[in-house]
Amino acid sequence: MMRQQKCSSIIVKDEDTILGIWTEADAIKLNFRENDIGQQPIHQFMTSPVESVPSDTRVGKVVELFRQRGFRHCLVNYGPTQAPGIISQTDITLNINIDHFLTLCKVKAAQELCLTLKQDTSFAKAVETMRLRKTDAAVVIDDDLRPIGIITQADLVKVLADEMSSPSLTEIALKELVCIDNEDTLLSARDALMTHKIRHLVVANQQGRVEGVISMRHILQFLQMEYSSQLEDALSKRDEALKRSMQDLNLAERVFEHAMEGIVITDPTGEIIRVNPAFTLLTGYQEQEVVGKTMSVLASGKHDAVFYHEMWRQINEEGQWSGEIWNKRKSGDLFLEWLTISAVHDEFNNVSHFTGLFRDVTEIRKQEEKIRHLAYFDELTGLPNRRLLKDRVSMAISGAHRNEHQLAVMFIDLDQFKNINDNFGHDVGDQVLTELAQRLEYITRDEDTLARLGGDEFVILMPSINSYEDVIRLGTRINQVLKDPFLLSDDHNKQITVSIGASVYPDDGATVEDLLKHADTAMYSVKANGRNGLQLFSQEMAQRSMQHFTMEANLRNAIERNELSLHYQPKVDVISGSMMGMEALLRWHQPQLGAVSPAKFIPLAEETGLIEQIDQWVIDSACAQIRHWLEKGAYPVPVAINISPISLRHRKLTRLIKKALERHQVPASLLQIEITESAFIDDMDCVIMQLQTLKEIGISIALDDFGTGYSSLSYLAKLPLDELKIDASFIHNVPDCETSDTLIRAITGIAKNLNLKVVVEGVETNEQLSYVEELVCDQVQGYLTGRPAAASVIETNFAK
Ligand SMILES: Nc1nc2c(ncn2[C@@H]2O[C@H](COP(=O)(O)O[C@H]3[C@@H](O)[C@H](n4cnc5c(=O)[nH]c(N)nc54)O[C@@H]3COP(=O)(O)O)[C@@H](O)[C@H]2O)c(=O)[nH]1
Repeated sequence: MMRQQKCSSIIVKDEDTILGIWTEADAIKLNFRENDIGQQPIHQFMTSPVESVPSDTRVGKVVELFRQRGFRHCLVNYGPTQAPGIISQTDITLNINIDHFLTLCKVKAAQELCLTLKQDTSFAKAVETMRLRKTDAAVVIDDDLRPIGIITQADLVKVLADEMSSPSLTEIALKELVCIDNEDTLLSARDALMTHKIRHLVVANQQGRVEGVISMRHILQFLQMEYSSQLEDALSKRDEALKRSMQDLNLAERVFEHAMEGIVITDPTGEIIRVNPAFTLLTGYQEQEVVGKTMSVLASGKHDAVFYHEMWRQINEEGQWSGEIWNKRKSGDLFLEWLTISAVHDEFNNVSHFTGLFRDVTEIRKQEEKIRHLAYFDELTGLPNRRLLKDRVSMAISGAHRNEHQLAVMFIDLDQFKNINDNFGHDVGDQVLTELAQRLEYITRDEDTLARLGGDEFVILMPSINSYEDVIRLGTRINQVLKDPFLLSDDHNKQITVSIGASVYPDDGATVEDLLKHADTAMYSVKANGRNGLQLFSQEMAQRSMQHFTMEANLRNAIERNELSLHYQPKVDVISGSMMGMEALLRWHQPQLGAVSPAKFIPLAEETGLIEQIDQWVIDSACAQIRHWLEKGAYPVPVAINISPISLRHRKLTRLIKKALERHQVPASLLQIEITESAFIDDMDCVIMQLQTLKEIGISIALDDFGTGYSSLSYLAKLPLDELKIDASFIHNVPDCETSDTLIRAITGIAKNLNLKVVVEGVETNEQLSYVEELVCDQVQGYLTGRPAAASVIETNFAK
C-alpha cells in the first residue's frame, strides 16, 4: 500500500479512532526470518499512540519534537471536523526556506557514518544488523570494499510487499547509488536527493572511499542542531538581557530609595507621580501630600515668571535644565537647591516623564559666602582685612590721582597689648580688640575704611582729605574715644592708648605698599618716643627706619657672631673711695656699624623680642666672669646686671638666674639685679613675686634710674629692694638747680627711711662728688670714679 501510494507512513485507525502509525522505520522491527511475516497484524509493529501537534504549532517546535523522540513523522490535528495530516522530516527539509543556510554548510558537517554490508550477507542478518545499529540505511559493498548498492527501510517494505523470501542483498539494492563528495554543500546534497527521488546519498571522500551516508533526516537533524544552538544562544542572550534589566531596575529602585538627593518624577503634564524619601526629608512633604500636584507646591515666590519661562524653554528645547532655585519647605522655610530637570522620552520620542533631582545647597552657599567673607574680612572684628584694605587703598589712589586730591593712611597700634594678652588671657585680648574696633568705627566716616591687619594693628584709610589737619583731627577723635577705660576683668579697668602713624598721598608715597610702610614707620617712631601719640611720616623717618631694619637684622646674629661683650663700671663708696660693686654694661661691636650704643639696640631688642635672649646671655656671661675673678683670687664685689622689664615678666627668669649661678658656682650674694620703674607698670604682682624669689636666694636688688619714671612712691615699700640708684640727670644739674637738689634730698630721705642703700649715678666732676659727699649717700657711679671698661681693665681696680 505504501509503495502504491508512494508514501512513507500509514495511519492505523479503528473507525474514526487513530490507533497508531506504521512507517518505513517500523519495517525494521519485523522478523524477516519468519515465513508468514506479511500476514502479521500491523498493530503489533505500529507506533502507538501517535504523536500529534495542533496545526498552528511552529515548525521549530515540530523539529524539536522529532529530535527528542527520534520520530520522522508526526500527526497534524486540524480539529474534530477535519481529517488529520502527517508532517515528515522530508516535508520540513523541503519546505522551509533555508537554501542560503544550506549553501554555507558542507556535507561532512551533517553526514553519518554508515553501516556497510558485504554483498553476500543474508537479508535477515542485514535487517537484524540495521535494527541493532538503529540505522535506516546500509551500503552494500563488493569484495574490494567498493559500494555497489544501498539498502534502505523503503527496500524492506518492498521485500514485504513483493513477499520475497530471503532475497540476496544485490537483489534488493537496486536503487540508483548516488555518491556525493563530503566537501559539497548541503544544498547540493538536498537537491541530489530530490532530483534522484532517493532517500540516501553515499558520501565518498576525494579518493572515492565510502565515508558515510546522508539523508533528509541527517540534513534536518543538522539544521535542528544549528537551530537549537542558535535558539539557545538567542534565549540565553534574552535571559541575560532580562536579568540585566531586572538588576538595573532593582538598582534604579534602590538608588531612588536611598539617594541623598531629592528625586521627583512627574507625568508629561508636570503632575507628580512619585517622590523619594530624600524629597520628604528635604521638603517636609510626604509622598501622598504631593502626588497629583505640580512642583509649584514648592514655589518660594522668589523667582518671577520670566525665570520659569526660560527654565521650561530650555527643558523643551534641550531636554534638560540645571540651576539654583529657591524653594519652600512645608514648614515655610526657604531653601536654595541645585535642581536638574530632565525630560524622559518614550520609544516614539514623546515626553513620557520629567524627572527632577535636587539637593539643598543653602548651607554650602552660606559656607562659600563665609569663605569669601573670610578672604576679605577679619574674623574677630568683622572689619576689612589687609587684602581688602589694599584693594581700597589702590582704588583710593586712582581716585585721588584722577581728582587731584590727597588721601591719608593711618596706622594704629595698641600700646602694650602684649601685656593685656599675657596677664589677662587671649579672650580678654580679643575683647579689647573687638571693642577698640567698635570705638574706631564709631568715629570714622562712611567713606573711610577701618581695617584690621592682624594682632593689634588697625589702619584707617581716608580716601579724600583736604589737608594734614584732617589727619590730626581724626587722631584727636581717636584719643577721645579711648578716654574711657576698657573693662579687662570684673575688678580691672584699664585705659588703653594707641600709637598712630600717618602717611599722605602723594607726598609720602604713590603706591599702596609705600603708603602703608611709611604710616607704619611713623607709628614706630611714636612707639620709640614713648608711645601714645600721632606722628606724620617724614623722609628722615624713612632713613631711620632703614637703619632700624639693618640693625635688627644684624642684632639677630650678634650672639652667634660673638659681637657682644660686657664692660664693667665701678660703684665706689662715697667715704672710703673703695670699689663696692660693679655694673655690667652691655657692648655691641658690629663690624660694619662699629660700636652700637645699648641705648639704641636695647629698645630695638625689646621691640623685636630679642631681649630675652640677650638678657640670658648677659646673665650667663656675668656669672662666668665672676667665677673667673673668683678663681684668680680677686677681691669679690657684687656685679649688677640690668634686666629688661620684658624678661622680668616671665617666670622663667628666676630659674635661668639660679641655673647660671649653679653652672658657674657663683654665690648669689655676688650678683645684683638692676631693674627700672617701668617693670612695674603692667604686672606689678608678678614682678614682686619674681624679685622675692631672687631675694630669697640671696641676690640683691637695685632700682635703677629712680626719679625718671612714674615715681609712684607707694610701690617702693612693697618691693624687696636693697638699693636705690638716683638717675644721672639729677646730679648733672646740681648744685645750681634747686629742683634737682630738692629732689635728690627727698629721694635720699625716702631711701634712708626705707633702709635702702643710695647710689648716685653719673658723677662726672669733683664738684658733683663733693655735693654727694654732703648728702647721706652710700655710693657713687660715674665717669669720675671709673668709666665702664673691659673686664681685663677693671681688674686693676680690685687692688685699690
Ligand atoms: N637690659 C639691659 N640694659 C642695658 C645693659 N647694658 C646697658 N644697658 C642699658 O643701656 C642704656 C645705656 O647704657 P650705656 O650706654 O652702657 O650707658 C651706661 C653708662 O655708660 C652711662 N654712664 C655711667 N656713668 C656716666 C657718667 O658719668 N656720665 C654719663 N654721661 N654717662 C654715664 O650710664 C649708663 C648706665 O645707666 P644705668 O643702667 O641706668 O645705670 C642704659 O639704660 C643701660 O641700663 C644690659 O646688659 N641689659
